Amino acid sequence: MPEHDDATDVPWARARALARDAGRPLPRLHRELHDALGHALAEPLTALTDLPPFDSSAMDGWAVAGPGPWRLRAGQALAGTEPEPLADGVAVGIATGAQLPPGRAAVLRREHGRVESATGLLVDRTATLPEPGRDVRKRGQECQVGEPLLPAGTTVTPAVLGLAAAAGYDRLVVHRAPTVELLVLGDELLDSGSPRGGRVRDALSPMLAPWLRGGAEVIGRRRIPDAAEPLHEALRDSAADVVITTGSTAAGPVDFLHATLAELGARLLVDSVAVRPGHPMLLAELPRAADGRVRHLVGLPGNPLAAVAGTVTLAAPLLDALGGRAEAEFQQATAAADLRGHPRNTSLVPVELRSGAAAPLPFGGPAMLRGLALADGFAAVPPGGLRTGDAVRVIALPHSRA
Ligand SMILES: Nc1nc2c(c(=O)[nH]1)N[C@H]1C(S)=C(S)[C@@H](COP(=O)(O)OP(=O)(O)OC[C@H]3O[C@@H](n4cnc5c(N)ncnc54)[C@H](O)[C@@H]3O)O[C@H]1N2
Ligand code: MOO
Repeated sequence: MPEHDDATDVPWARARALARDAGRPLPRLHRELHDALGHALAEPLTALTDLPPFDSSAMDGWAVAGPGPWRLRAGQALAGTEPEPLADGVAVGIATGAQLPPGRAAVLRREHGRVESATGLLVDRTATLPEPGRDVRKRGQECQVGEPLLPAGTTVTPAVLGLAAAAGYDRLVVHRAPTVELLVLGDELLDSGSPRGGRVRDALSPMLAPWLRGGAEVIGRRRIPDAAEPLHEALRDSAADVVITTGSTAAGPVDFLHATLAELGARLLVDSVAVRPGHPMLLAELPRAADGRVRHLVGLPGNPLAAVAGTVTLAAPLLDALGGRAEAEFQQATAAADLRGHPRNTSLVPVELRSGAAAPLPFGGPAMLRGLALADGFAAVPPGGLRTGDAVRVIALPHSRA
């Protein structure tokens, strides 16, 4: 079957592109700000107001008009009020953020002014005339109404929520986040305590679940026994847009994934990638959900670092595409040391980034997480490797949400 051959040992960049192309952005929806976190904007965020919306004081002090000394007007210009115009030679106390009186008012900081006890007049202790504009936040200096602030595809972070609120939004138009079910395979896995009796701790559930929550809605997470029937039922019945399995991708005696996908009539889009670690990772289109929705499966290898390689190679690009999220960009760096490569495959090496230099971390073997735990990302090392000082692309680890 030519389709199968094309899907085997896929070059790393092509595997990422295939995963991205497999997903079409999910429908758009209106979300209250507090429910929009983590979603991607479905349309650009444009300013609904000038920012700042009015000229305001950047400092506590006095608003002054014309040259001093100034007669003090009764009362204060406080934040949240609209002051009257000031006549020349008059000043009024003003708070940071308060709207300036209309006209050519300037601001004199509290520490630059003194009220003379004899005359009651305000004088400038620095003897420099406060120019109009100094210590003033001018209306529209950050943005003007209608100005584009962020492009569609931007992930709604806490900072984006703050900007959207400042710019006048109550609701945002975002894409629906893909739903994900995480199925962890392996009868040797323990959920608590120290490894014992030939068994090891499940290291993938605690790591993958928060990463997936960064770009998806995790609707289920469970362990599946190493047997064909439970895996078959779980894949057949899952309501998730994307089912993510861990383990069972290779050719071991209890590796049921390929056979189960074949039984279900799933279409393999990627069936191993020319990358180390993570070689046996796979991507398949599952039979549609009962309501007609397209469903995908990402099969991550069981070796923990290989599973993370599969997450950045296949799961993240697919989830980003479904969620309408802009493509993640590589960071450009230089190799801080020689980065050993595989003869034919891309190598993903956990690295630490310091001032633009990518230093490989020890303990980056396929079954290890010690290097990854200190890493800023994976260096994508082309076949043959790189020498110290060579340019290298670094792919960030997924965003996480607790
Ligand atoms: N004959 C071959 N054997 C293997 C090949 C191959 O091409 N031919 N590929 C190797 C590569 S590369 C990888 S990666 C692994 C992939 O294995 P599976 O995806 O089938 O995973 P398992 O066999 O279930 O487990 C492998 C390894 O990972 C541990 N594991 C599994 N799940 C977890 C978890 N949730 N937390 C921690 N550790 C986990 C498991 O105990 C095994 O040690 O296959 C190679 N073999
Ligand atoms: O390539 Mo496997 O993925 O050795 O770890």
